[in-house]
Amino acid sequence: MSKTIRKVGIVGIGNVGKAAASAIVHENIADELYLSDIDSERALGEAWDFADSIELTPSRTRVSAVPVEELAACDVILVSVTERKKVISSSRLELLKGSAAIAYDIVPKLKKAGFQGIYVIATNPCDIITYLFYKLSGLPRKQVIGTGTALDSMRLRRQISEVIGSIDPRSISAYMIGEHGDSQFAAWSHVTVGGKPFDEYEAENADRFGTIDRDNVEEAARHFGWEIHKRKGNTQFGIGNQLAFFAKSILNDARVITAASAVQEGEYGRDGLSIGVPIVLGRNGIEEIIHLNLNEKEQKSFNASADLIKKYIDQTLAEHEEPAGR
Ligand SMILES: NC(=O)C1=CN([C@@H]2O[C@H](COP(=O)(O)OP(=O)(O)OC[C@H]3O[C@@H](n4cnc5c(N)ncnc54)[C@H](O)[C@@H]3O)[C@@H](O)[C@H]2O)C=CC1
Ligand SMILES: CC(=O)C(=O)O
Repeated sequence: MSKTIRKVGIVGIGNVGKAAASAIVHENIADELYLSDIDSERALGEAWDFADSIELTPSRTRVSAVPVEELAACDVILVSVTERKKVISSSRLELLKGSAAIAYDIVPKLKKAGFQGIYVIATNPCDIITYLFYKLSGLPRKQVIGTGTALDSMRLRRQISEVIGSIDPRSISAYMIGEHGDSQFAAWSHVTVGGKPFDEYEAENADRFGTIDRDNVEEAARHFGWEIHKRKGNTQFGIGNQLAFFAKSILNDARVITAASAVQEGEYGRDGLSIGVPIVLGRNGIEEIIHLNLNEKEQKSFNASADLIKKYIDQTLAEHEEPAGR
């Protein structure tokens, strides 16, 4: 009986890469898991440490450490690289120069090695780096996906769940849209609880929780990463599990709807950038971009967020252009 071997690679085996690897092994998402890091000894140590744990997991995942070019045989590559020892103080954009330099290093190597699978990118600033991977890889846009506002949307659903009380976040549909950064915003016009529009749900339950301070809820979701960061110096388990979820959804052709950073070709009136919007995620990567009919205020926020991402993309592409005459 022949069986398709599910191959997942992770490049960047730091806090996030390790959390993603752990989720993949414990959820039996891949048959073969390849770890790659510029610190190859560290990647090998991590692979051996995972090998020690396999007997106690529900999987028989073979974990090995490889040079980045060898990830080309994978179905999915999860990207969690970042400039070594870089500490950020107030914005993910502080990582742009270092992350862009890494993209310009590893993507051409993987292209040359023939990678034809799907990239899922967590590296910050996520939307800009996702677009660079798209440009440098030459892959169709559906095969280059940023985690974008997926984690922020989970944070938003949890915040809503906490203020309305007693409803599981999984029964709430709500998205953070735009940049995985300070300009993201909640698409309140499309929040539903058990299928009921949020305005209606709130009005019917006013005796229980009054009127919700939406700005407060939204800001708490937008800022939650920093609250973790200032206490432990990084965030890893939310995004590590998110990366594993993306890999699982692709390999299982789940066609699940999630927020993600997707390259736009006219959707939401934009192109030449990647930005957080709801997508259908399946075997081919981005199967569909869901177009939310945003209200006027939300569309304004979307445009501002898109303008900011585009400014940094154009700046980064210009900086890496070959000087004229060479
Ligand atoms: N999108 C999201 O929601 C989130 C994104 N992140 C981002 O994920 C990235 C990783 O974060 P951490 O794991 O905490 O960082 P880390 O510093 O712990 O790990 C980064 C790893 O990348 C490796 N690396 C550096 N250059 C490389 C290269 N050229 N080739 C291969 N490996 C290379 C380093 O050796 C290191 O092991 C950061 O950009 C971070 O901001 C983190 C949390 C949430
Ligand atoms: C670090 C980061 O991007 C986050 O936790 O949202």
